[in-house]
Amino acid sequence: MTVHIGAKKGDIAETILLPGDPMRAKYVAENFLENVVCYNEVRGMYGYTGMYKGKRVSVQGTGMGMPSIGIYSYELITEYDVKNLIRIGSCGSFQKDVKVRDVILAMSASSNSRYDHHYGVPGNYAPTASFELLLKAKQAADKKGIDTKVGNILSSDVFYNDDRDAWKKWANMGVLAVEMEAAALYMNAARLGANALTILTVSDSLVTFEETTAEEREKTLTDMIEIALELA
Ligand SMILES: O=P(O)(O)O[C@H]1O[C@H](CO)[C@@H](O)[C@H]1O
Ligand SMILES: O=c1cc[nH]c(=O)[nH]1
Repeated sequence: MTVHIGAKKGDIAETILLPGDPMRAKYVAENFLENVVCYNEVRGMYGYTGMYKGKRVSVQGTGMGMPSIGIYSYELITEYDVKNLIRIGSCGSFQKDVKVRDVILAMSASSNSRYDHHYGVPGNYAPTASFELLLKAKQAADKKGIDTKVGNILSSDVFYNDDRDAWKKWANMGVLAVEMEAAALYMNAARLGANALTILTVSDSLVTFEETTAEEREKTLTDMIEIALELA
């Protein structure tokens, strides 16, 4: 057991899917995995281990924001020997050609956070996905006929930005979309010797103000979940 995860050593698979929402973890466990065991209920941050196409895989909520995924990813890697951490999240699009329901593979994660400062690097660290996981995810998506956008995203510390137009500066730099966890996940994985990738489904657009309905979100999350599960 760790401070935030009530599992025993060995209860968690080498590869884990990490949605922000613990109810999404439950949804994945109930709809995609076989022989499922729930290993964590601490703080309602459900964690499950089961089988997908004969391979052992776990799925657990991380909560919202970098401090929260920072805690869970640290404990998963250092205490449970998790090797592959794949975030499956939602995001807001910054680009006209990145539409709601599209799937993004986050090659890198820019940030407005100061999370990187605690590592003490003498400059700015560039949080980057594992190339191996990224390549495997792209190949799995192509094989399934799922179109993906691959590129840089923004991990933001704020959902409700006081400056309503701040996102446009990131958009001008070609950043695809905004979410709130990938940069911290990539940095922890780099520091602790694990592999990480973030896969996102666009839930809303800051460009067109379009949003997905609950039903649409369920359908498109399926694409993202199936890509992530192929990485087990
Ligand atoms: O859908 P999840 O994975 O929670 O991701 C996005 O949704 C939350 C904000 O609504 C933030 O956690 C953001 O990163
Ligand atoms: O962080 C997020 C997630 C979804 N949509 C947004 O606009 N921001």
